[in-house]
Amino acid sequence: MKVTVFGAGNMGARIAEVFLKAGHAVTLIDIKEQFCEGGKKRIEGDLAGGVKRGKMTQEQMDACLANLTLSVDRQDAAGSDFVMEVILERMDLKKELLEELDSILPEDCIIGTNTSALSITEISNAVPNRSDKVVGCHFFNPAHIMKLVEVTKGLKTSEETFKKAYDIMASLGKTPVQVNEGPGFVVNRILIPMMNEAIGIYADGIASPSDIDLAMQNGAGMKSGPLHTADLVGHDINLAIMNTLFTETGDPKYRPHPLLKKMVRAGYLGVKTGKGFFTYDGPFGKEIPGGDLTIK
Ligand SMILES: NC(=O)c1ccc[n+]([C@@H]2O[C@H](COP(=O)([O-])OP(=O)(O)OC[C@H]3O[C@@H](n4cnc5c(N)ncnc54)[C@H](O)[C@@H]3O)[C@@H](O)[C@H]2O)c1
Repeated sequence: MKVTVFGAGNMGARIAEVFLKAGHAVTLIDIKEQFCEGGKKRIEGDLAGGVKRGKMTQEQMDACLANLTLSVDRQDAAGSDFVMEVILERMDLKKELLEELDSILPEDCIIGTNTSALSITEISNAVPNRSDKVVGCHFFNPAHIMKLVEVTKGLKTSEETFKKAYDIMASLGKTPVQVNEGPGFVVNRILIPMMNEAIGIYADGIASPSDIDLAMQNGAGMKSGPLHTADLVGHDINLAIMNTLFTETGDPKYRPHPLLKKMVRAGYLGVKTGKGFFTYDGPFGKEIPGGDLTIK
């Protein structure tokens, strides 16, 4: 299958990696060459780690990389069987991309979107003649490790498209779940407001980021605490999701915490910028022990 992934960032690179490992040819498209290269570096790092741990051979790694094409030209999506849209969590950008893809992609190409919380139906309106081919395929972070994919039907998604996407996700070794469209789908409607609450607990001076996470890990059985998970997701994404939950439902319980907004304005986006509620050894670096956020 020819797969094209749009967006070589945090999620897109790892989603490309998942398809490569399953033997598909992947074209990874971003807006700048350096972003494409950054994505490729992360894929190479993961694969090399796999070889080191004996999970794959050097030949298998080489075969994956030989199947990867980088591009900054949308036309290179021509001939795709499956497209994954993994660009920024902004409706305007996602719609603009799909509008252009309409004249590039073959008629039967399925368009999966990795949106965290936006309406699949609204995204599909960008391609009115093939809105039945648009489906949510919501991978989780880090996408090469996390098993879940929420396969989400918009109001116009056909049963055939849904079933194909569901089967493709299962063939990648993922655990797909069937979801009907709703803001935040299943996981993010529960998870992101929980992180927002953890931010409020920190902002109220009740506990440090480390202690909040330790409490939730040891008292609520979480593998990764809410603030560390929030750093991993990226605070720009967390804020976009809270905004979507708030505006879609009108329910004040989804109000984004002011500290979350401040973090985004400061560029403290978490692991991807090297600073969030914890500090990291540079962008995408290792956590620096004792590096809790100390400002409010
Ligand atoms: N971060 C998470 O934990 C997470 C989890 C699940 C889903 N998502 C969703 O995945 C999507 C991407 O999130 P991310 O965390 O990878 O963001 P990111 O900021 O790390 O990466 C986004 C990439 O998209 C590129 N981009 C922007 N416009 C583009 C365009 N028109 N064409 C091609 N590339 C373009 C950017 O240059 C950037 O490299 C969002 O919709 C987000 O909500 C994120």
